[in-house]
Amino acid sequence: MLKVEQLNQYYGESHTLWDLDMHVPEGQCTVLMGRNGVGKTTLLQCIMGLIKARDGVMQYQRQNLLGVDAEKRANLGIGYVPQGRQIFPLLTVEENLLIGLPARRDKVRSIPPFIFELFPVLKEMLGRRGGDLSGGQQQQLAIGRALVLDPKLLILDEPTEGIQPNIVAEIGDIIRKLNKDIGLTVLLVEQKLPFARKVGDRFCILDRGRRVAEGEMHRLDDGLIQRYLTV
Ligand SMILES: Nc1ncnc2c1ncn2[C@@H]1O[C@H](COP(=O)(O)OP(=O)(O)OP(=O)(O)O)[C@@H](O)[C@H]1O
Repeated sequence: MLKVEQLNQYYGESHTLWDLDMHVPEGQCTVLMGRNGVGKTTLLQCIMGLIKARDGVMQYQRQNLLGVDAEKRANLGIGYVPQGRQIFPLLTVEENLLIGLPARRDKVRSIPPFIFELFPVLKEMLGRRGGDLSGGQQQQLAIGRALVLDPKLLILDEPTEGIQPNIVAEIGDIIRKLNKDIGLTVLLVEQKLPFARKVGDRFCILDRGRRVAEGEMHRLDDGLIQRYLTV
């Protein structure tokens, strides 16, 4: 569904992603892993068009993404839940959910009810300001806001960062449900190994801006973990 090949990215003179290849197969959940600062967020931001890649190939459903600007990528069916959630703290839960709707091509202009089935807490808190929600509730809102656009590919950057363990398990269940029951293809950055194993079908590991391993989750062995993931 998404194919990245020979991608190079620079921050100024600093070469950050090096000849990077990654494959996200349709219907599967791929977990992007690696230590802090290896380039995971940079790669996601390149995919979303938020920062520019210098060269390489990025194809989504066989369409070249490099010439498509950031807003249009959402229209193509790519949903993004950024690191740190980035909800609007002064807007209500409802306003946060409504904000992306005008971008929908199918002219749906109300919040799809399945969002409240997935996240009942959002329905209870529709009138609350985003900034007054707990971290876990804000994460649910951030995922809900991405789902409002009816994506086919959902990209999440560390959805469990700074969230209580019981809510982490809930977020894991929701990601699995979105992937296995609703059929969304998922790409997520995750540092927590048990979580990655629980939700992921495949892994892709980065180290210093390069892809160093990729495969089915059951092939993520102690050698790879020691070499590329433990701190
Ligand atoms: N806006 C920026 N300008 C310059 N350098 C940057 C910028 N953003 C990130 N970097 C650098 O690029 C490298 C990759 O950062 P990136 O945030 O993509 O890594 P990451 O794997 O997502 O890390 P983390 O797990 O800590 O979020 C790091 O060395 C970082 O310092």
